[in-house]
Amino acid sequence: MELGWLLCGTAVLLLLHVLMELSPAVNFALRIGFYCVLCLVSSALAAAACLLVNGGRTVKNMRIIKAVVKTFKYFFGLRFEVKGLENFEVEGPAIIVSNHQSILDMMGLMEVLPDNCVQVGKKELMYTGTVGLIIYLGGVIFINRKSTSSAKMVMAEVAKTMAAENLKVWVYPEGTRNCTGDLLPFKKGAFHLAVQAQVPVIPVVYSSFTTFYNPKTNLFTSGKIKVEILPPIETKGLTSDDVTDLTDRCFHTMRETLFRLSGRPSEAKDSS
Ligand SMILES: CCCCCCCC/C=C\CCCCCCCC(=O)SCCNC(=O)CCNC(=O)[C@H](O)C(C)(C)COP(=O)(O)OP(=O)(O)OC[C@H]1O[C@@H](n2cnc3c(N)ncnc32)[C@H](O)[C@@H]1OP(=O)(O)O
Ligand SMILES: CCCCCCCC/C=C\CCCCCCCC(=O)OC[C@@H](O)COP(=O)(O)O
Repeated sequence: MELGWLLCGTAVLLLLHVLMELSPAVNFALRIGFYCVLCLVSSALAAAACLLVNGGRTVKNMRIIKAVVKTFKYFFGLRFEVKGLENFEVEGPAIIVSNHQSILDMMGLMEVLPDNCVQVGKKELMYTGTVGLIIYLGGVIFINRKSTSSAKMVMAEVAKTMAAENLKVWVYPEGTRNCTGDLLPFKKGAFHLAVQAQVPVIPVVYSSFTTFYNPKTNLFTSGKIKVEILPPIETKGLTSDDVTDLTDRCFHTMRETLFRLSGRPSEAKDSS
């Protein structure tokens, strides 16, 4: 009986292996599927740990989430080369902004996440089962992207509580995933938040995934990701009139860094 199951299991694994070798689409789907299952299962386990250790929704849970997610890279053959971690060592709260290429970014995020830092996420993420639960427990700030006024209200509230709770807030200013090797124009929410709270903006740039990950061509192999945490941009004394300039400045610094880290020719810098 057991031998039957063993043979059956081996046959299924062999079949999957052959299919993966033959078809990039199957390979890609299985690897992403595995990532999702890994997230769902680890979230369930981590949620139990968070509830036992910290009792509910708190940024302290991010330490547990970070420890778990930091192991994921080994399953996918991903390596991170991190520079500039000392730039996170500002006194007090800050806004961190970074480029967002894929759901795989959760690994890059947790690779460098400083203490006392929560992310801004779309509210739809609450409905992703155990992943939604762990994101909720970690203290993520949920916004409705379809309603600027309600998103603005949530973020204005965050501006008020950041100082009291000594919180860093991580925002993806492109507002959505983008895996083209370039940046989308930045939304302004993160920069309004920084000016309202009078806290520095710390840009974080991940090199382009395009050499090892491309959903359009079903590419997903092992690879190296360079991460650079840039020096903080001060906002003391800036007002809402300065937000557009601040946004542009940050965008250009991050775009140049992205191209440099990705080895992209510099003439591309002038294309926007
Ligand atoms: C243990 C195992 C676990 C495994 C699983 C792993 C779990 C890991 C755990 C935990 C990590 C969780 C990680 C979650 C990650 C989630 C990622 C996402 O979901 S990314 C999408 C959502 N995020 C955003 O969208 C933010 C960026 N967006 C913005 O900041 C926007 O600005 C927003 C939403 C606030 C408004 O969107 P608009 O589309 O209307 O954009 P605009 O053009 O910027 O604003 C329109 C006008 O409103 C003004 N405005 C914007 N914000 C303002 C403000 N706060 N105050 C005043 N005016 C404001 C602007 O200045 C603009 O006006 P004028 O064009 O300049 O005249
Ligand atoms: C009971 C319901 C079950 C639902 C199952 C859903 C399965 C989801 C399982 C694993 C997903 C792991 C992803 C980790 C979190 C990813 C965060 C993220 O990258 O969100 C995307 C968001 O930034 C931008 O959204 P769009 O690019 O605008 O779209």
